[in-house]
Amino acid sequence: MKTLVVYYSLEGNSKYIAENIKSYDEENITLLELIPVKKYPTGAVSKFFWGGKSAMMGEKPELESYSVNLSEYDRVIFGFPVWAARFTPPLRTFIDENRDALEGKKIAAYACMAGSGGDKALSKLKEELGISEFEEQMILINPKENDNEENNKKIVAFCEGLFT
Ligand SMILES: Cc1cc2nc3c(=O)[nH]c(=O)nc-3n(C[C@H](O)[C@H](O)[C@H](O)COP(=O)(O)O)c2cc1C
Repeated sequence: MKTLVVYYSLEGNSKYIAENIKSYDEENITLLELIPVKKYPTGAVSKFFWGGKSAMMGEKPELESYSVNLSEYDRVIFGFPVWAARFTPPLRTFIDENRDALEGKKIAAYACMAGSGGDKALSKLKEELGISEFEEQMILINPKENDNEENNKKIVAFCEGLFT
């Protein structure tokens, strides 16, 4: 079964998890990083203002061109940082651009966050995709800097649920 991990990451956590997932089955898992043409700022205050506003307004930022043939994949895993208790806008653009091709795929998702809002963000992503459940889902607290047992257990359970 071929899996595509589609993710956006501003500060590396969601990317770190995408790479971790890929290490479970290098041959059958492909990563696609979404990169907005207009970058979100990373400044301590400006990132919350611009990113939060974009997420709350449900924006669909233009993405740098990407090449993917979704028909090659049975499963898509979406990964993202939680912004204002929502999934991040680049995913909205991707879903909008690939809605028909996503139809009928197995869909899983993970959210990285600092404290709260992950459940709501995952629910909103389900709504956007028009599905009632994810095949697997997980919420991780800043996993790049928290290489702890709690996060590691969640990653193992998520990957074993999907890949074994
Ligand atoms: C604009 C913005 C809004 C955020 N909103 C939330 C939030 O609602 N809840 C939360 O727990 N963390 C929030 N965070 C923190 C990130 O979700 C968290 O640090 C995540 O691990 C970052 O993932 P990344 O490194 O892949 O970008 C926010 C961060 C930014 C930049």
